[in-house]
Amino acid sequence: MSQKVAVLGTGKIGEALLSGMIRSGWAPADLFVTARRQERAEELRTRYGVEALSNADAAKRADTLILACKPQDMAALLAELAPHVTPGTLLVSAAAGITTSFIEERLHEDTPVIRVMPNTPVLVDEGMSVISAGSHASTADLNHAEAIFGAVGKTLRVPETQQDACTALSGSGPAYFYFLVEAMTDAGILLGLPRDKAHDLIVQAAIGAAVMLRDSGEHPVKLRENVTSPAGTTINAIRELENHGVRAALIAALEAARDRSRELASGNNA
Ligand SMILES: NC(=O)C1=CN([C@@H]2O[C@H](COP(=O)(O)OP(=O)(O)OC[C@H]3O[C@@H](n4cnc5c(N)ncnc54)[C@H](O)[C@@H]3O)[C@@H](O)[C@H]2O)C=CC1
Ligand SMILES: O=C(O)[C@@H]1CCC=N1
Repeated sequence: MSQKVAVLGTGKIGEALLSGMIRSGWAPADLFVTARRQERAEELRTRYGVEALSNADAAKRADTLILACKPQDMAALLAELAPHVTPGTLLVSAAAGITTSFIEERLHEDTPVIRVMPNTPVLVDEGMSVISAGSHASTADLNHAEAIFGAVGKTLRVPETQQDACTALSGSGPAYFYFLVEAMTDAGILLGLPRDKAHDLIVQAAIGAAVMLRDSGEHPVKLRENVTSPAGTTINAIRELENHGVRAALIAALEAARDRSRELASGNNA
């Protein structure tokens, strides 16, 4: 019998995962979704040919439940699921900050739980999903979670103690690059370029740099040195970045994201 997987809370991440699983060969007949709004359930059913269920029915019928609601909605979702989750059902949470013990405590003993931190490039199959096992999850459960998230990018297993740091680096990571592109596009405009040209130039610089970082085998310092000619243009820019404390700002920013991830499981919704 095939494994049934239900995505509970099919927003940006849930839908990206669902579409990636189907693109990589999962049968829509083996996939379920749940959504709070009826129109959303209908939309997903039409778009992907999957069955839309209530959370309770998904808990009864699926072998794996992927929890893709916001961290702030997790306690309510678990309360709804708890009476219906059958023993042996695997729960996989994609919620930032929510620990496996937060989930385990709200379900009956021995429920296998896995925590995953994906990022939005799962939408284009270039995601990174960081995976950790809870107290009762087996290697087979980890392999299963890896197969699901591997459909939409790379995966990395880490001890759960590293998940908050990975959330700061990888889960939130794409946002920092978008922020830099936005800021550098503004710089292009200041220097007299039209917005669309400035945008295209910076995006292509980012793609080129990313591919070199991934494929050249060189350290980023070496790659930067290769761009930085003696008495050239780049060193003037680097001096300004250092003068403005951009390196320290990035370190502080990621530390703040890590701290917020730690806070989320405590139910701090502010
Ligand atoms: N957006 C991102 O870059 C990333 C998000 N995440 C995590 O993924 C989770 C989802 O994030 P997004 O997709 O961005 O949020 P989203 O707001 O787009 O999707 C969440 C969905 O859950 C639904 N939902 C909430 N409670 C529900 C319930 N009881 N039953 C059924 N559906 C319910 C909401 O209606 C919504 O459609 C969050 O926990 C977030 O921390 C993880 C990595 C990256
Ligand atoms: O900002 C957030 O809370 C989510 C988790 C990681 C990326 N986005």
